[in-house]
Amino acid sequence: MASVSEPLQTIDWMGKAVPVWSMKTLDYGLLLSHEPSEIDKLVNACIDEGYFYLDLRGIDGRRMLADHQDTLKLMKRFFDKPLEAKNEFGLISSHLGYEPVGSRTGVAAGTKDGYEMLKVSRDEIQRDSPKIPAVAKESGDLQILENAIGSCNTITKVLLSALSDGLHLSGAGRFENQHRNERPSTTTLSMMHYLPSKLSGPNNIGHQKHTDISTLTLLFSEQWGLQVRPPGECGALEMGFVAPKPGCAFVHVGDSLRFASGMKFQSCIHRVVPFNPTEHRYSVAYFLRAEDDTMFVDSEGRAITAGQWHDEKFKAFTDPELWQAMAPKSMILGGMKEDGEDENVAPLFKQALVPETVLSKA
Ligand SMILES: O=C(O)CCC(=O)C(=O)O
Ligand SMILES: [Fe+2]
Repeated sequence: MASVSEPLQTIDWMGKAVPVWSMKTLDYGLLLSHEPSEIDKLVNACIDEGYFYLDLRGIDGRRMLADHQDTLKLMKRFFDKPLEAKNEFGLISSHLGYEPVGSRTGVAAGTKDGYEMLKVSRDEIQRDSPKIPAVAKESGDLQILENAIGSCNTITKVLLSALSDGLHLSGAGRFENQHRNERPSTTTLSMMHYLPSKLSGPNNIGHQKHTDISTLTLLFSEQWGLQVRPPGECGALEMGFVAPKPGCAFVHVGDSLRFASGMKFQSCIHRVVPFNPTEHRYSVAYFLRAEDDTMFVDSEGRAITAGQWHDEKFKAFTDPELWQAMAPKSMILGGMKEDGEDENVAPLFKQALVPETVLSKA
C-alpha cells in the first residue's frame, strides 16, 4: 500500500514530541465538476489513507462554512443551558438526542469520555415537529440545523457520486443509491462539546480510539485534538495529530464504505485527546450512513445490514471498557490492523491534571 506518510513535523504535547500527520487536500468544486484527476486523487486518498481534507473555500462550498459558523453559535448557546433543559428528551435513539459527559469509554485506560453531545438525525429534521430540546429550537434554530444538515448531506453525496464514478459503478450499484433521503437510516449531525478538564474531572477524558460506523464523516473542528493512525505496510502507524485547516473539513471513510468497497478503502482510525486541557472544544460531525436495510459483508465475512452494524457498534461504544476489550477488535476498528499498541496516555494526564484538581479543591 502506498502511503502518505512521513510526519511533516512534530508538535510538543504534554512534554512529548508527537507527529503531525499530513493529509491530502481535495477540492470540493473540482469534485462537483467531476474533474477526472480530482476523482482519481479522491479514490487514491480512500485507498491509501481513509481520510483527507475537503477544501470548501470556493463558491460551491462557502455556504457550508457559513452554515457551520451558525451551528457553532447555536451549540455554544445550547451547551451553556442547564442539564435538565439539554436533556429534555434524553437519548431518544442512538442517533437522536442528548448524551451527557461520560456516556462512553474515554481516551485513556480506566476513564469515561470527556464530551457532551446533541444529535439531530436527517430523518428527524424532515418531520413536521422534530423532537429537539426547546432550548435548541429557539427562533431561527431549526432553520440553522436544517441548513447544516442539508449542506452536509449534499457535500457527502457529491463525494459518493465522485467515488461511484471513480470505481465505475453504475445504476443501482452506485453508492448514492444506497443513501436515499426518504429511506430510513441512522444518518445524523452530532454536535460535541469537550469540557475543560477542570470541569469534567480527571476521570472523563477525550474520545476513545475508533473507526466511524458511517459511510463518510464530514467533520468540522477549528481546534486541535483530533489524532489519526495512518495505515502503514504492516498495520496502522503511530497516533499523531492532524492540524485543523482554515476553510476545510476533515473527511473520514467509515466502516460502511470500507465494506461496500470490498475492503479496498481504509477506515480512518482516530481519537480525540485534550490538546489544551483548559479549553472548551467544539466539533461537529455529519455521519452519512447507508439505508438501514443495505447489505454489507463485514471484515469477519459476515453478511450484515447497515442498521445492524450501526446497532452492534453503537453498543460496543457504550459498553464498559472490560467488555469492549473482550469484543473482537474488528468491531471498534472495523477490521483495520494496527502496528503495535498505542502508548497509554493515562499517566500523562495524571501528571498534567493533578495540580488542577488540587487547585479546584483548595
Ligand atoms: O470531535 C472530533 O473531532 C471527532 C469526533 C469523532 O470522532 C466522532 O464523533 O466519531
Ligand atoms: Fe469518529
